[in-house]
Amino acid sequence: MSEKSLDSSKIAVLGAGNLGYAIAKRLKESGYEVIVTGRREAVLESLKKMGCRVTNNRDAVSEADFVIITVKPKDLDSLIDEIRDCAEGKIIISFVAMKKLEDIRMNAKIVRAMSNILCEYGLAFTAYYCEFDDDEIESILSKLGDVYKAKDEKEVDLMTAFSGSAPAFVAKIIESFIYAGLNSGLNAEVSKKCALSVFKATSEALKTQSPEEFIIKVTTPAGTTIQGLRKLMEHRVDFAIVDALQATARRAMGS
Ligand SMILES: NC(=O)C1=CN([C@@H]2O[C@H](COP(=O)(O)OP(=O)(O)OC[C@H]3O[C@@H](n4cnc5c(N)ncnc54)[C@H](OP(=O)(O)O)[C@@H]3O)[C@@H](O)[C@H]2O)C=CC1
Ligand SMILES: O=C(O)[C@@H]1CCC=N1
Repeated sequence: MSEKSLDSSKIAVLGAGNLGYAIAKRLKESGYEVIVTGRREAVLESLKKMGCRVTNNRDAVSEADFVIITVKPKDLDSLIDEIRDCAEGKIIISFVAMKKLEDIRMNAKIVRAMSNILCEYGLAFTAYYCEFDDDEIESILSKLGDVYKAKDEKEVDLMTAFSGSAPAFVAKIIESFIYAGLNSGLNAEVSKKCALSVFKATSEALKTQSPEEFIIKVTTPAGTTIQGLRKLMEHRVDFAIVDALQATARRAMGS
């Protein structure tokens, strides 16, 4: 266990945009001292109001015990050049998709991590991989939601699809439920409310039973559900989902 207590750990989040904002907000709400950098005034102002300190990258890295990087892949190299000398010996947690440990060349302890935007609510699934031990890394990441220590770096790349991008796929499917409701004469508000309820409750139910078991319980022989399931099979929705995640994972692995 690190000698630092949770209260005394300072965490810097470099590049507060979509993900950085969510992580900084959640860590601040969890009791950490959070320092942020970025280029979006509205985001920085909002984090400042929550009690985060806003500064530049070099000051943030110099002051922090842990440094979280959430810039886009194209901005990583210049950020590394900027902070290289202040980052010596620090623990750096990179959430940058597609950038491997070997791409983050600094005299620091590097952690590869992948999470998703649901960390804002403490509901993300975060995978991480590093080649050293420090219990506080898992303790910090656990504030974002579920945590998984990956067996190798490849698993973190795969999680870019299965965790990082996946909320967009789920949102796309929920959007289709809303259009289906509209198509059948339900208003958008009711359709959305119903879809969110069904997705949430089904996730809960599947914690203790297999999808197959659950489907059979819902499906009356020659009833209504089988008609819909037949259409899903006809349109090969299962293949579409496997393909979508595979294509995403392939890009995450660098092809
Ligand atoms: N969005 C998501 O759901 C997820 C994202 N990720 C990863 O997180 C990273 C960030 O994604 P996302 O939050 O969507 O991206 P954003 O573009 O929303 O956020 C990154 C922010 O960093 C700023 N920035 C760029 N360079 C610097 C710098 N040198 N110093 C300070 N700030 C800088 C950008 O400025 P500017 O506005 O000028 O571009 C931008 O505001 C990516 O690498 C992505 O792969 C991982 C999982 C989920
Ligand atoms: O689309 C992307 O590349 C990033 C990584 C995972 C989610 N957003």
